[in-house]
Amino acid sequence: MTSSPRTALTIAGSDSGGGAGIQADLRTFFANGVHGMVALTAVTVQNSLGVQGFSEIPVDVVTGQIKAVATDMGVDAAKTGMLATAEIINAVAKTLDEVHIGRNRSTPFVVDPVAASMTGHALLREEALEAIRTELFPRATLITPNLDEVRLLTGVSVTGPVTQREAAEALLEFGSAWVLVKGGHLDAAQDCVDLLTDGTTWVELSGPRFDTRNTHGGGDTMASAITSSLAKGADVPTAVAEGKRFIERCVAESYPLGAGVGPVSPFWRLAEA
Ligand SMILES: Nc1ncnc2c1ncn2[C@@H]1O[C@H](COP(=O)(O)OP(=O)(O)OP(=O)(O)O)[C@@H](O)[C@H]1O
Ligand SMILES: Cc1ncc(CO)c(N)n1
Repeated sequence: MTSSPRTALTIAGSDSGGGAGIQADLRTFFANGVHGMVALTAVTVQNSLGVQGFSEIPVDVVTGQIKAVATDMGVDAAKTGMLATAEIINAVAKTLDEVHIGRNRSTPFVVDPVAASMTGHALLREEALEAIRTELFPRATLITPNLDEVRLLTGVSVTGPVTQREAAEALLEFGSAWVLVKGGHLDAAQDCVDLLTDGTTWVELSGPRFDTRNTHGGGDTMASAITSSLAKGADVPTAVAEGKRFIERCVAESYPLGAGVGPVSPFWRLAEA
């Protein structure tokens, strides 16, 4: 009999194009040797050109999925992606407490505060932003906003290292243990620098910027790679460093698909296995 792998749960939406959302999360968990589980929150109608619409899953079905896997199979780490509405966010927060997932609980919890697709289409109803701040961030081990989400959440426009630090400090006020301010959307001429902090430790994760437009699913892939490492027992700085190395390679090997933005790719992991 073989031993069971560690487990990770994604609470997120489906991308019909397969590049982002739960599809990106599950293949990232797989590529990192972790058994992936899902609480589906919404179904998007989406391709490389953008999101044409979405429909959310009934709240009791979302929370039912979380309880079903947590009480039977066990969750070593969890993450959120698209949550769609304040109603879903509030119910998810309450359910996570019940199954002991979150920063003051036994299970690490990563919040990727997905607000819009990279093509600018809303994936979160407007009133839900406040629920992310007040219900999810205080429960999070780590939050991973991109620069657009940072602006929506804090009002800070990040243009370089000074404002990136300012934004991280503002985000910590919402109560997560750690904050990762991703720099993927910074000046195209510069390296990709992400900033990680818990208010005491400050880590700059710097890497080359690859010249590609095919970065669909990059944020989801990075957050699930971090969640995979946390599920395997890594501490937050180690998990984020591993996530950064993983996403870098996935961006380097991304491919065109459709007439718009193609997906980042974890296929290289298969070749290495
Ligand atoms: N062109 C690139 N080359 C190398 N690394 C990149 C590139 N673009 C983004 N990254 C890295 O990918 C990770 C995700 O960052 P980004 O800020 O793009 O997230 P995001 O906007 O949430 O992603 P998404 O495109 O899924 O919305 C970060 O570590 C960032 O530094
Ligand atoms: C379902 C879904 N989740 C997240 C994102 C953000 O990448 C997306 N485009 N679609």
